[in-house]
Amino acid sequence: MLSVARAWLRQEPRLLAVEHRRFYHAYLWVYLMVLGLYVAWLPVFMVLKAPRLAFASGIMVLVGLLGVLLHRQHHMLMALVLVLGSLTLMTWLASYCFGNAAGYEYYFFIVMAGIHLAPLSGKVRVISTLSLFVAAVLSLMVASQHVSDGFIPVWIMQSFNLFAVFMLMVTFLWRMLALTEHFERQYRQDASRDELTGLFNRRQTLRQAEKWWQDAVPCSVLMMDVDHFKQINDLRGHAAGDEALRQIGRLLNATLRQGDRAGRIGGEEFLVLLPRSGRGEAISVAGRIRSLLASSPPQFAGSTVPVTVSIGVAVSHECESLDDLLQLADRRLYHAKHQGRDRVVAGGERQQEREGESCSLLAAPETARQGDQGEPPAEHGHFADRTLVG
Ligand SMILES: Nc1nc2c(ncn2[C@@H]2O[C@H](COP(=O)(O)OP(=O)(O)OP(=O)(O)O)[C@@H](O)[C@H]2O)c(=O)[nH]1
Repeated sequence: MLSVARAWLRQEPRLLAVEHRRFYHAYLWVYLMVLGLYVAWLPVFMVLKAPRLAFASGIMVLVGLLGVLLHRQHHMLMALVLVLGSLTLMTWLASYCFGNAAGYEYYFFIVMAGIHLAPLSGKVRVISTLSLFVAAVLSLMVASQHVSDGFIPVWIMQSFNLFAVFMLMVTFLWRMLALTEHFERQYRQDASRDELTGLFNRRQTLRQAEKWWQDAVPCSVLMMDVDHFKQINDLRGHAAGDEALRQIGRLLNATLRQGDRAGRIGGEEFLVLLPRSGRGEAISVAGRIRSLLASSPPQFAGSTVPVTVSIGVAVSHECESLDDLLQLADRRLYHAKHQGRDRVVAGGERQQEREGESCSLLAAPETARQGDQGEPPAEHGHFADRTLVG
């Protein structure tokens, strides 16, 4: 029962705008605390022989409940007016009945915080603050100087109210701060991640490459593109294509070392950054990715989706700038595609350029055999070493 209520409260209303999420979660807590306060006040006012205030508390419990319901149903402004209005009224009545030394006037600060932490316009804030100030001054004017209830000394009442106000204020500020941090972290993560694969997105991957380049960290890059991906989409559906990309992302994460970075920089294009790795290491990582894809191809709806990739490898010491490095890896990827796909190219393009498009001298024997760029890869599941190094 309790867990159902908790789940119901925690679940955000649908279509809640991003900027209102913090408001929703923080105020829900505060409304629940105010509701708890009304419930606690009910017997206290009975003991203090203030049946009218106890009755008012009973009404406020219902008003508080309505406020929580409205807030949960996305009528957050209405809930705000209702809860803060009811708290102002109760504060006013209690101050009037028990005098201005019993500590009820402190609750005006909670209302003030409630007004100023809510996403209200400047005009509304100013008007609400002035109205609240007038209400507070009036309550002090009409309240008696000192009222003793006969049962509880005034200082105890004051201490209780001070404690309640402290708790409300601390909860309010703590929740606001915790939620702000939580959402900021989430937004930062959303902004740096690719939603489909969970890998870094293009911007974050390039930013990392830029950082390593500026710090003069020697680095190898793998520019990787899925072969004939359009055919996967066309033959098996977009969902199968998405799932294949997701599983490639998982495979990359599982293959790479702790400090390496893998990002999805285009539809079916990935960039892998290998800091402090030379060409040999980069080629072996690329080979590992190919062999893993061959031995454990993506699965979708109970069937295998055979996938191969072409990879261009470049090493930082080959280039003068990061742009050059990425372009070199891209050119090598292009050559890998051109030579029949499903292979790694880590050099040789200059010689190839000199020799025009005939690259038979540089290509591995399988390359020369396959040669046909338009055909989908024929030997899924069989990993052949197709690495071209200049
Ligand atoms: N399912 C899915 N498809 C995507 C996504 N992003 C891009 N694509 C598709 O990927 C396909 C890429 O096609 P092409 O650029 O022709 O490349 P290809 O078919 O892989 O051929 P080659 O790269 O030459 O081997 C297009 O059909 C895009 O619609 C995505 O996030 N999900």
